Amino acid sequence: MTPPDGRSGPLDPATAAAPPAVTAGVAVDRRPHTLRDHLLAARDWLWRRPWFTRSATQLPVARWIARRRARQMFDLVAGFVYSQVLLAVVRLRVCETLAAGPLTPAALGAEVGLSEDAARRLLDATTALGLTDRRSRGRFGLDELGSALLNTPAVVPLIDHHSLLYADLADPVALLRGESGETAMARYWAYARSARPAAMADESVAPYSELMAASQAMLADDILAAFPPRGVRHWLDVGGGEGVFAAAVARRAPEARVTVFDLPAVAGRARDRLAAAGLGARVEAVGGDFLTDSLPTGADVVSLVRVIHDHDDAVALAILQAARRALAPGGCLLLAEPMAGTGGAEPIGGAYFGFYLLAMGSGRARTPEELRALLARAGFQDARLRDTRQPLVTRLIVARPAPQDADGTAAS
Ligand SMILES: C[S@@+](CC[C@H](N)C(=O)[O-])C[C@H]1O[C@@H](n2cnc3c(N)ncnc32)[C@H](O)[C@@H]1O
Repeated sequence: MTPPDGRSGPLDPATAAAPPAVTAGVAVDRRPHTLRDHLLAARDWLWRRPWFTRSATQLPVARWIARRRARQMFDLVAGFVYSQVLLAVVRLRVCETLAAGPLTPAALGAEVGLSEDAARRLLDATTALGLTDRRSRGRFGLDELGSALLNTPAVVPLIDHHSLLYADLADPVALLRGESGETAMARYWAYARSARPAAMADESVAPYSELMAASQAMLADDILAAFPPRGVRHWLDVGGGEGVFAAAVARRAPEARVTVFDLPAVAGRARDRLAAAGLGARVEAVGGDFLTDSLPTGADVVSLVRVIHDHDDAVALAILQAARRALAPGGCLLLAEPMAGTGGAEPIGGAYFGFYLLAMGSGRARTPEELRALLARAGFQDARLRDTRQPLVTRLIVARPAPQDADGTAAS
């Protein structure tokens, strides 16, 4: 059972029975403990036997499973290539160019600055990926994904900024070991590593603030459909960027006072944007650092949209505690962000956000249970999860402040 290189694998019965050992100061225990561990160990053992894989492919069901697994494996290998095809589509404005109707590779190439051969190669790739499809006379038109991309222009800058992430991921092991030095993502999301984020100038906050403002429009509708701002008197959006979400609240709740709180340079941008939207008198933008400055108090809803997942636990806890202090009696907290473990979107929380936020330098996607635990530590109770129309992109938790003892700690 021992592999030729002399290392024993977890399924080696000798290893499985071996007592726990210690490697580099860390306890190593490979033994199965639960019934599930045993079943999975048996499955792993079977799939690693060449005779089993060979005979499995003779049976129709097993053949289907084996083919599906091969495809999954190939997609893991090729995922980066697919992303780069998409980046080329965005940078060359392929969808915009095909919007008026199908084109031959030569005609598309002439429009976007590619040779006929290169355009054909790109179109073969985009067709295989569902962005374009084949039409008559050797032409290519937009397929469903291509049309979706065209109809969601806010996704385009989101896709484009991924080139920074891909550069940081060039050596994923160095990134995991913390040996990458300053990453492009950390430079982009300058607040993530800044000791004094409130001192950041406009040029440091502008790129990420514009990106957030462009993509927020897609989220605000979904969030406010799941949590309509009915009867709200004062809504405070903390870390609210350029005020796109606050503006959406103000439009739906004309009687409400709305405040957006963000770093001073971002709040300045929010003021300009709100004034341009004719909401300058209704929505106030307050600048400050939510870790060192007091938040405006007395709001009956405090929202944190795509804020908590940016931060490690200690900082996330401090933000939630500040939000709790800002709430009026009877008010509630609205936390909206993509969450780990979301059914059907597991790779997004687990793999994508895990590595995105690692490259950025802080934070992680949390499961609803982990968020509930943080909320409880911050003095909230009754935390309820609400799904949105697109739980893959964002889910909501609504929580109420727990009663506090006279000294301000949560009552037990
Ligand atoms: C990921 S963005 C989300 C923006 C907005 N809520 C949205 O969903 O579009 C996080 C926001 O938190 C703000 N932020 C980060 N650190 C902050 C701090 N210490 N004090 C106040 N705001 C901060 C950033 O400037 C940024 O606007």
